[in-house]
Amino acid sequence: MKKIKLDTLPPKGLHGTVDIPGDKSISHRALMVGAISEGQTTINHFLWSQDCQNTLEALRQLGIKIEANKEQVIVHGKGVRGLEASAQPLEMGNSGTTTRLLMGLLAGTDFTSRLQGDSSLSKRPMKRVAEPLSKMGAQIETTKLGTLPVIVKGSKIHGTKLQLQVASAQVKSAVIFAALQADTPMTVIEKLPTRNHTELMLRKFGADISTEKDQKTINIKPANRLRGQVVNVPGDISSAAFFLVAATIVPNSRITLKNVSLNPTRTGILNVLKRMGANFKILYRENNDESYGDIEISASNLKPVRITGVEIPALIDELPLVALLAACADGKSEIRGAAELRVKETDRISTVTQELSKLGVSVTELPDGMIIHGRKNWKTNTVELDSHGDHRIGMMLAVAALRTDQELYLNDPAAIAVSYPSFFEDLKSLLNVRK
Ligand SMILES: O=C(O)C1=C[C@@H](OP(=O)(O)O)[C@@H](O)[C@H](O)C1
Ligand SMILES: C=C(OP(=O)(O)O)C(=O)O
Repeated sequence: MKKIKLDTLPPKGLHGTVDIPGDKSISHRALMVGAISEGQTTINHFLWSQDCQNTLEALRQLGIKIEANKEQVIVHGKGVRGLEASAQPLEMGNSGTTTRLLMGLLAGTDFTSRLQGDSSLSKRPMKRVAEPLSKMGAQIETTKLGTLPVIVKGSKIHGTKLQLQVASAQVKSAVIFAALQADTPMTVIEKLPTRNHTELMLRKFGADISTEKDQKTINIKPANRLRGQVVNVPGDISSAAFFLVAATIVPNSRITLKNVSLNPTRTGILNVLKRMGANFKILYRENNDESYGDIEISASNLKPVRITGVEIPALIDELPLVALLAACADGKSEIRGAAELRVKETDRISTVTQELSKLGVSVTELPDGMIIHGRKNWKTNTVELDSHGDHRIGMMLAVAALRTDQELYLNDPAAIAVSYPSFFEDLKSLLNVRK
């Protein structure tokens, strides 16, 4: 397993501008919705990462023609019932989003599909999708443990009223995709509101889908026809978050992040940064179906924070970074209601606790979160940090290293390509600007 030397405390801080790569959630959905629409869908600023490439290749296996170059992806959609059986199993790699959304998309077809993934994905729960879909008439087999490989036997789908048991945009999106192929309308009620990219995108493509005032109840009518569109993917706030946090915790920093998604179902990290006393402003904002803008942020001292339940979905992937912010704040912080972290690429409560502890941070693991006692300087004898094969843990540790002046190495940095292949290049660009 390869390891790399991490950059440590830059005396003059981080400076410069990063144009944030495309949003992962929106890139997956643009491919899938494009595939079941009629005509051409053009995707600009698509995220070329391993996870999104898994979605692209799976759709090709399902008979969809996709032309792709670095600048643009063109999907030649075949309509709501246009997918075709794949002779080979569909390879999901490390991507939970690809797997769970495809389960919904394949539920109402007239063929059988087999979905398989890497060793991390093969441990993650899939019954949470199979169960609600089976209430709509889907036939889905998982292993006894409820994991991959999954067999989806396409069948007749009925709309019904479903209350979801987990707050998960992936589960919600699978149900919505299946509902498009149903014979009657569908209502899905979320446990807590989660990211709404599927709903926004389907509306753009012409589906009859509406969200009630509570932000948790979604009504979907079966779709006969969706029409291909141009999708401009904003930058991923989950990727921008690494630099938002880096600029905050590294003294003397001031950076600008361009083209960052500002969809309110994703901006929980900005609310937390504000409460902790971070110093940022939104320089420019474009209010679209998917809003985005530029953010300027500079270093600041931090206050501790307490995060619970309803706030979690809007910053679920940023929680390892919130733990790092807490480690730099002055006092005791608490993250609760975040048990979902245990079923990500790694058990992120456990991996964050292990790795931050190595750096000398006082972290106590809770069943659904962490208690972190932050302080200005950490004391450590560790030299080797580990991504545990989890992209977000790897990037969080690369940011944490910037707070210390010690020699540090990161094991398995390759995992980062799952969501942000140019992460180290972008980080280096902020370290190399002279001030
Ligand atoms: O729908 C999506 O695109 C995602 C939803 C979240 O997962 P859950 O739905 O499991 O919370 C998130 O962690 C993941 O990175 C992407
Ligand atoms: C959890 C993540 O992704 P997925 O569920 O798609 O693997 C993530 O990107 O942090």
